[in-house]
Amino acid sequence: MESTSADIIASLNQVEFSYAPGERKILSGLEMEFRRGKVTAVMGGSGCGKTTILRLLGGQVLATSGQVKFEDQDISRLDHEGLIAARRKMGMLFQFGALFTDISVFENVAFPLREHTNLDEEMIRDLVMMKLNAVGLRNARDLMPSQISGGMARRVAFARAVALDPPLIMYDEPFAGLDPIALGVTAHLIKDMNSALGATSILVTHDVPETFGIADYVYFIADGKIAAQGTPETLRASTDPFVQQFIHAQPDGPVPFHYPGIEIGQDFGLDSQPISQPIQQNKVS
Ligand SMILES: Nc1ncnc2c1ncn2[C@@H]1O[C@H](COP(=O)(O)OP(=O)(O)OP(=O)(O)O)[C@@H](O)[C@H]1O
Repeated sequence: MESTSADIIASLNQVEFSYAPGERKILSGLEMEFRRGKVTAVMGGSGCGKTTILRLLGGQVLATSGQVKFEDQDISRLDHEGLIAARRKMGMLFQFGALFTDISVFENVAFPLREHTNLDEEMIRDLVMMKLNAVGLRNARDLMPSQISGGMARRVAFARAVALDPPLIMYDEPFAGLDPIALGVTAHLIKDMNSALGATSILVTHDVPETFGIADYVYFIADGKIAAQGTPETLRASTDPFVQQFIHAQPDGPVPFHYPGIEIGQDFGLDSQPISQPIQQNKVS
Protein backbone atom coordinates (compact mmCIF):
# COMPACT_ATOMS: atom_id res chain seq x y z
CA MET A 1 0.00 0.00 0.00
CA GLU A 2 1.28 3.49 -0.93
CA SER A 3 2.12 5.60 2.11
CA THR A 4 1.21 9.27 2.28
CA SER A 5 3.02 11.92 4.30
CA ALA A 6 0.13 11.76 6.80
CA ASP A 7 1.22 8.19 7.65
CA ILE A 8 4.80 9.28 8.33
CA ILE A 9 5.60 11.29 11.47
CA ALA A 10 9.32 11.66 10.79
CA SER A 11 11.74 10.83 8.03
CA LEU A 12 15.35 11.07 6.93
CA ASN A 13 15.94 11.75 3.24
CA GLN A 14 19.43 11.23 1.82
CA VAL A 15 20.98 12.29 5.11
CA GLU A 16 24.74 12.66 5.40
CA PHE A 17 26.29 13.50 8.73
CA SER A 18 29.74 14.18 10.22
CA TYR A 19 30.32 15.57 13.71
CA ALA A 20 32.73 18.20 12.33
CA PRO A 21 33.43 19.55 8.82
CA GLY A 22 35.84 17.33 6.93
CA GLU A 23 35.69 14.61 9.60
CA ARG A 24 34.65 11.01 9.12
CA LYS A 25 31.11 10.54 7.83
CA ILE A 26 29.01 8.90 10.52
CA LEU A 27 25.89 8.53 8.36
CA SER A 28 25.62 8.55 4.60
CA GLY A 29 22.71 8.41 2.14
CA LEU A 30 20.30 7.50 4.91
CA GLU A 31 16.64 7.02 3.94
CA MET A 32 14.28 6.21 6.80
CA GLU A 33 10.59 6.59 7.51
CA PHE A 34 8.89 6.40 10.88
CA ARG A 35 5.22 5.52 10.57
CA ARG A 36 2.58 6.93 12.84
CA GLY A 37 1.27 4.57 15.46
CA LYS A 38 4.10 2.09 14.94
CA VAL A 39 7.10 0.96 16.93
CA THR A 40 10.20 1.22 14.72
CA ALA A 41 13.52 -0.16 15.91
CA VAL A 42 16.94 1.07 14.85
CA MET A 43 19.53 -1.64 15.45
CA GLY A 44 23.18 -2.18 14.67
CA GLY A 45 26.59 -2.62 16.19
CA SER A 46 28.21 -0.30 18.67
CA GLY A 47 29.15 3.07 17.20
CA CYS A 48 27.24 2.60 13.92
CA GLY A 49 25.35 5.86 14.41
CA LYS A 50 22.07 4.86 16.07
CA THR A 51 22.06 7.53 18.78
CA THR A 52 23.14 10.09 16.20
CA ILE A 53 19.90 9.36 14.30
CA LEU A 54 17.89 10.24 17.44
CA ARG A 55 19.94 13.42 17.88
CA LEU A 56 19.18 14.39 14.27
CA LEU A 57 15.46 13.84 14.84
CA GLY A 58 15.57 15.91 18.04
CA GLY A 59 17.49 18.68 16.28
CA GLN A 60 20.41 18.37 18.75
CA VAL A 61 22.65 18.00 15.69
CA LEU A 62 21.93 19.03 12.09
CA ALA A 63 22.45 16.96 8.95
CA THR A 64 25.45 17.90 6.83
CA SER A 65 23.17 17.40 3.82
CA GLY A 66 19.77 15.89 3.12
CA GLN A 67 16.59 16.44 5.08
CA VAL A 68 15.38 15.41 8.50
CA LYS A 69 11.65 15.93 8.74
CA PHE A 70 9.29 15.87 11.70
CA GLU A 71 5.57 16.34 11.01
CA ASP A 72 6.41 17.59 7.51
CA GLN A 73 8.77 20.29 8.79
CA ASP A 74 12.45 20.31 7.90
CA ILE A 75 14.16 20.32 11.32
CA SER A 76 17.13 22.34 10.03
CA ARG A 77 14.83 25.18 8.92
CA LEU A 78 13.07 25.64 12.25
CA ASP A 79 13.89 28.73 14.28
CA HIS A 80 14.56 28.45 18.02
CA GLU A 81 10.85 28.60 18.98
CA GLY A 82 9.95 26.15 16.23
CA LEU A 83 12.54 23.69 17.48
CA ILE A 84 11.35 24.02 21.08
CA ALA A 85 7.76 23.43 19.92
CA ALA A 86 8.83 20.36 17.92
CA ARG A 87 10.81 18.94 20.86
CA ARG A 88 7.81 19.33 23.12
CA LYS A 89 6.14 16.77 20.88
CA MET A 90 9.00 14.31 21.34
CA GLY A 91 9.42 12.30 24.49
CA MET A 92 13.03 11.22 24.86
CA LEU A 93 14.13 8.46 27.13
CA PHE A 94 17.85 7.94 27.26
CA GLN A 95 19.65 4.93 28.65
CA PHE A 96 20.36 6.37 32.02
CA GLY A 97 17.66 9.05 31.90
CA ALA A 98 18.61 10.51 35.27
CA LEU A 99 15.90 11.63 37.65
CA PHE A 100 16.23 14.84 39.64
CA THR A 101 17.53 13.41 42.90
CA ASP A 102 16.31 16.14 45.24
CA ILE A 103 12.61 15.92 44.35
CA SER A 104 10.11 13.10 44.77
CA VAL A 105 8.94 10.60 42.17
CA PHE A 106 5.72 12.64 41.85
CA GLU A 107 7.58 15.90 41.29
CA ASN A 108 9.89 14.29 38.73
CA VAL A 109 6.90 13.32 36.59
CA ALA A 110 5.18 16.68 37.23
CA PHE A 111 8.29 18.57 36.14
CA PRO A 112 7.60 18.78 32.37
CA LEU A 113 3.95 19.66 33.05
CA ARG A 114 4.96 22.54 35.34
CA GLU A 115 7.66 23.61 32.90
CA HIS A 116 5.66 23.54 29.69
CA THR A 117 1.98 24.02 30.59
CA ASN A 118 -0.20 26.33 32.69
CA LEU A 119 -2.32 23.52 34.06
CA ASP A 120 -3.69 23.92 37.59
CA GLU A 121 -2.49 21.74 40.48
CA GLU A 122 -5.49 19.44 40.38
CA MET A 123 -5.01 18.70 36.70
CA ILE A 124 -1.28 18.16 37.17
CA ARG A 125 -1.98 15.74 40.01
CA ASP A 126 -4.43 13.74 37.88
CA LEU A 127 -2.07 13.56 34.92
CA VAL A 128 0.92 12.56 37.06
CA MET A 129 -1.11 9.87 38.83
CA MET A 130 -2.31 8.50 35.50
CA LYS A 131 1.22 8.25 34.18
CA LEU A 132 2.54 6.72 37.42
CA ASN A 133 -0.34 4.26 37.36
CA ALA A 134 0.58 3.25 33.80
CA VAL A 135 4.09 2.32 34.95
CA GLY A 136 2.84 0.63 38.13
CA LEU A 137 4.29 3.21 40.50
CA ARG A 138 1.28 5.21 41.69
CA ASN A 139 2.02 4.14 45.23
CA ALA A 140 5.65 5.15 45.01
CA ARG A 141 4.77 8.77 44.33
CA ASP A 142 6.11 10.15 47.60
CA LEU A 143 9.42 8.28 47.51
CA MET A 144 12.66 10.00 46.66
CA PRO A 145 14.82 8.67 43.77
CA SER A 146 17.35 7.36 46.33
CA GLN A 147 14.60 5.13 47.79
CA ILE A 148 13.72 3.27 44.59
CA SER A 149 15.53 0.61 42.55
CA GLY A 150 17.26 1.23 39.22
CA GLY A 151 14.46 -0.52 37.34
CA MET A 152 11.84 1.59 39.14
CA ALA A 153 13.82 4.75 38.37
CA ARG A 154 13.74 3.77 34.71
CA ARG A 155 9.96 3.50 34.90
CA VAL A 156 9.67 6.92 36.57
CA ALA A 157 11.86 8.37 33.80
CA PHE A 158 9.49 6.68 31.37
CA ALA A 159 6.43 8.30 33.02
CA ARG A 160 8.21 11.65 32.92
CA ALA A 161 9.11 11.25 29.21
CA VAL A 162 5.44 10.71 28.32
CA ALA A 163 3.97 13.25 30.76
CA LEU A 164 3.12 15.67 27.95
CA ASP A 165 1.57 12.90 25.80
CA PRO A 166 4.12 13.32 23.02
CA PRO A 167 3.13 11.99 19.59
CA LEU A 168 6.69 10.68 19.15
CA ILE A 169 8.64 8.81 21.82
CA MET A 170 12.32 8.01 21.32
CA TYR A 171 14.10 5.43 23.43
CA ASP A 172 17.87 5.01 23.51
CA GLU A 173 18.85 1.56 24.79
CA PRO A 174 15.80 1.10 27.02
CA PHE A 175 16.76 -2.49 27.83
CA ALA A 176 20.37 -1.86 28.84
CA GLY A 177 21.29 -3.26 32.23
CA LEU A 178 17.86 -4.73 33.02
CA ASP A 179 17.26 -8.19 34.44
CA PRO A 180 15.17 -10.55 32.26
CA ILE A 181 11.91 -9.77 34.08
CA ALA A 182 12.40 -6.00 33.95
CA LEU A 183 13.38 -6.40 30.31
CA GLY A 184 10.07 -8.08 29.44
CA VAL A 185 8.12 -5.56 31.53
CA THR A 186 9.86 -2.63 29.81
CA ALA A 187 9.25 -4.06 26.34
CA HIS A 188 5.54 -4.45 27.04
CA LEU A 189 5.42 -1.01 28.59
CA ILE A 190 6.84 0.50 25.40
CA LYS A 191 4.32 -1.35 23.24
CA ASP A 192 1.36 -0.67 25.54
CA MET A 193 2.27 2.98 26.02
CA ASN A 194 2.53 3.38 22.27
CA SER A 195 -0.98 2.01 21.80
CA ALA A 196 -2.49 3.80 24.82
CA LEU A 197 -1.13 7.20 23.78
CA GLY A 198 -1.71 6.60 20.07
CA ALA A 199 1.96 7.54 19.77
CA THR A 200 4.84 6.53 17.52
CA SER A 201 7.92 4.99 19.06
CA ILE A 202 11.49 4.82 17.85
CA LEU A 203 13.68 2.39 19.66
CA VAL A 204 17.47 2.33 19.49
CA THR A 205 18.64 -1.00 20.82
CA HIS A 206 20.92 -4.03 20.54
CA ASP A 207 18.46 -6.44 22.08
CA VAL A 208 17.11 -8.67 19.29
CA PRO A 209 14.58 -10.94 21.09
CA GLU A 210 12.81 -8.19 23.02
CA THR A 211 12.85 -5.78 20.10
CA PHE A 212 11.61 -8.30 17.57
CA GLY A 213 8.78 -9.08 19.99
CA ILE A 214 7.40 -5.54 19.93
CA ALA A 215 8.65 -3.74 16.80
CA ASP A 216 6.50 -3.28 13.71
CA TYR A 217 9.51 -2.42 11.56
CA VAL A 218 13.27 -2.70 12.00
CA TYR A 219 16.21 -0.88 10.41
CA PHE A 220 19.66 -2.43 10.70
CA ILE A 221 22.47 0.11 10.37
CA ALA A 222 26.08 -0.72 9.51
CA ASP A 223 28.83 1.71 8.52
CA GLY A 224 26.38 4.62 8.65
CA LYS A 225 24.10 3.06 6.05
CA ILE A 226 21.02 0.87 6.13
CA ALA A 227 22.23 -2.70 5.87
CA ALA A 228 18.77 -4.27 6.02
CA GLN A 229 15.19 -3.32 6.85
CA GLY A 230 11.83 -4.98 7.19
CA THR A 231 9.33 -6.41 9.62
CA PRO A 232 10.71 -8.77 12.27
CA GLU A 233 9.12 -11.66 10.34
CA THR A 234 10.84 -10.81 7.05
CA LEU A 235 14.17 -10.22 8.78
CA ARG A 236 13.95 -13.52 10.65
CA ALA A 237 13.39 -15.26 7.33
CA SER A 238 16.21 -13.34 5.61
CA THR A 239 19.29 -15.21 4.44
CA ASP A 240 21.35 -11.99 4.33
CA PRO A 241 24.60 -12.84 6.21
CA PHE A 242 24.56 -9.48 8.01
CA VAL A 243 21.02 -10.02 9.29
CA GLN A 244 21.83 -13.60 10.28
CA GLN A 245 24.95 -12.47 12.14
CA PHE A 246 23.05 -9.87 14.06
CA ILE A 247 19.96 -11.92 14.83
CA HIS A 248 21.99 -14.91 16.00
CA ALA A 249 24.55 -12.78 17.86
CA GLN A 250 27.50 -14.32 16.01
CA PRO A 251 30.73 -12.56 16.91
CA ASP A 252 32.12 -12.63 13.39
CA GLY A 253 30.57 -12.31 9.96
CA PRO A 254 30.16 -9.33 7.64
CA VAL A 255 30.65 -7.13 10.70
CA PRO A 256 34.07 -8.01 12.17
CA PHE A 257 34.33 -8.47 15.92
CA HIS A 258 37.84 -7.00 16.01
CA TYR A 259 38.62 -3.38 15.29
CA PRO A 260 40.78 -3.67 12.15
CA GLY A 261 44.55 -3.54 12.56
CA ILE A 262 47.45 -5.88 13.08
CA GLU A 263 47.02 -9.60 13.69
CA ILE A 264 47.15 -10.86 17.28
CA GLY A 265 50.36 -12.82 16.58
CA GLN A 266 52.21 -9.61 15.82
CA ASP A 267 51.09 -8.03 19.07
CA PHE A 268 52.51 -10.99 20.98
CA GLY A 269 55.71 -11.14 18.93
CA LEU A 270 54.72 -14.47 17.32
CA ASP A 271 54.21 -13.36 13.75
CA SER A 272 55.68 -10.51 11.79
CA GLN A 273 53.63 -11.01 8.62
CA PRO A 274 52.14 -7.81 7.25
CA ILE A 275 48.37 -7.71 7.39
CA SER A 276 45.83 -7.14 4.66
CA GLN A 277 44.30 -4.08 6.32
CA PRO A 278 47.08 -1.72 7.38
CA ILE A 279 46.39 0.07 10.64
CA GLN A 280 47.22 3.44 9.00
CA GLN A 281 43.86 3.25 7.26
CA ASN A 282 42.12 3.72 10.55
CA LYS A 283 44.27 6.46 11.95
CA VAL A 284 42.35 9.37 13.31
CA SER A 285 44.03 12.53 12.08
N1 LIG B 1 29.91 14.38 19.98
C1 LIG B 1 30.60 13.60 19.15
N2 LIG B 1 31.71 14.08 18.50
C2 LIG B 1 32.41 13.30 17.64
N3 LIG B 1 32.11 12.02 17.38
C3 LIG B 1 31.04 11.47 17.99
C4 LIG B 1 30.24 12.23 18.92
N4 LIG B 1 29.25 11.43 19.37
C5 LIG B 1 29.42 10.24 18.77
N5 LIG B 1 30.49 10.26 17.95
C6 LIG B 1 30.97 9.14 17.09
O1 LIG B 1 29.95 8.87 16.15
C7 LIG B 1 29.83 7.48 15.92
C8 LIG B 1 28.38 7.08 16.10
O2 LIG B 1 28.03 7.30 17.48
P1 LIG B 1 26.60 6.90 18.04
O3 LIG B 1 26.57 7.28 19.47
O4 LIG B 1 25.55 7.45 17.16
O5 LIG B 1 26.65 5.32 17.87
P2 LIG B 1 25.65 4.19 18.42
O6 LIG B 1 25.33 3.33 17.25
O7 LIG B 1 24.52 4.80 19.15
O8 LIG B 1 26.62 3.41 19.41
P3 LIG B 1 26.32 2.57 20.76
O9 LIG B 1 25.40 1.46 20.37
O10 LIG B 1 27.67 2.06 21.15
O11 LIG B 1 25.71 3.54 21.74
C9 LIG B 1 30.79 6.80 16.89
O12 LIG B 1 31.93 6.42 16.16
C10 LIG B 1 31.14 7.85 17.89
O13 LIG B 1 32.46 7.70 18.32
